[in-house]
Amino acid sequence: MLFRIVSTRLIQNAKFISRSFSSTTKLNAKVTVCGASGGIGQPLSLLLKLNSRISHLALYDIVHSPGIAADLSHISTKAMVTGHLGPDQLRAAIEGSDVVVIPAGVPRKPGMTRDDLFNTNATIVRDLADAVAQYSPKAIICIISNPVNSTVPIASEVFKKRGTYDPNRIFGVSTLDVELDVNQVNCPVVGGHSGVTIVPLISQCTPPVSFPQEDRDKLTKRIQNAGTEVVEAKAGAGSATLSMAFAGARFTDSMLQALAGEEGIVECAFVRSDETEAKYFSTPLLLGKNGLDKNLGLGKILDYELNLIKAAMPELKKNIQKGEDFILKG
Ligand SMILES: NC(=O)c1ccc[n+]([C@@H]2O[C@H](COP(=O)([O-])OP(=O)(O)OC[C@H]3O[C@@H](n4cnc5c(N)ncnc54)[C@H](O)[C@@H]3O)[C@@H](O)[C@H]2O)c1
Ligand SMILES: O=C(O)C[C@H](O)C(=O)O
Repeated sequence: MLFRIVSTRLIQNAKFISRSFSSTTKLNAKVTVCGASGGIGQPLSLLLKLNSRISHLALYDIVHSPGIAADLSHISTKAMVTGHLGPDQLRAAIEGSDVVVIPAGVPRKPGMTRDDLFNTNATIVRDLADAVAQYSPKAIICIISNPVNSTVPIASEVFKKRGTYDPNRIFGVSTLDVELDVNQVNCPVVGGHSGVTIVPLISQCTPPVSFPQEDRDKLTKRIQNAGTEVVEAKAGAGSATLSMAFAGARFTDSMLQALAGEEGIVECAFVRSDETEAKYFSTPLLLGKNGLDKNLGLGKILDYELNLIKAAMPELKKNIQKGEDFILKG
């Protein structure tokens, strides 16, 4: 059990690394990282600088971004790196972007829920999403900033206000919950991205695994608590950064592959959804040239997993409503 949790937070996927170093599908994408100077932003930007599908990497933050950009530009890979500091330079960072990744905002300290970050991060994500909606409305947005259950609805409402909303282009990155192991073990994790709203579908693991019910229950709770374990271990110094950077780089690479026309690219992410009674929900998604191509839905699940989804609904719906209200009534 420990193996699964440990490897969940340390995503190591040799296939991802090799495919992003030397892609066969050509794409000269501009990717913008908003929050590029942070604990996630810096290693994420480093990994993206190594991605041969990217020709322009734009780094935006309210601190230090020119320095981070100068540093990364000394790595001899294809992508040109530009640094953009503060709101006056946000437009230049975003204009012409194919993919905008957002890890901007504060992380948790021990004892906090992701929802406790709402007051600070809602405004940050609102303003960044508004810039994307104006200056690069066709870009794919990958939102890492918590609480993801609310920041994705916030971005969606901002785009609606600007008249540029396309639900197939706004993703909450829940990749960190999903990937399990170096040896290609994969388990879809559906629902949202906090506590009980994180629902691992252990019955759909590949290769298949089988557990007594008691162990299945323990493992499920441990996966739901995996982010909190890191927050506690970091003891006030933040939440997962390096594993999230890898997860974010992997999700971005999958998106770039799909945009370049590769077929069969599937990732779980938190998106506008009709799969359950929650308006936004994470499930396996087939990605395509325009972002979300087809929602692959929940598939066949156990009654135990169905009950987890039912238990997630009140909190998930509350988080979503809170995000929508922030824009609609704010
Ligand atoms: N989705 C996930 O699975 C997942 C995993 C880990 C962390 N997170 C979340 O990611 C976020 C970032 O975490 P971190 O550890 O990198 O935090 P951090 O504090 O190390 O970095 C955040 C960065 O955002 C920047 N920033 C703040 N306001 C900004 C603005 N208006 N515009 C642009 N940049 C701005 C800061 O200057 C800083 O560089 C947090 O909200 C955290 O909860 C999500
Ligand atoms: O736990 C956190 O606050 C950060 C992130 O959501 C995670 O799952 O690691």
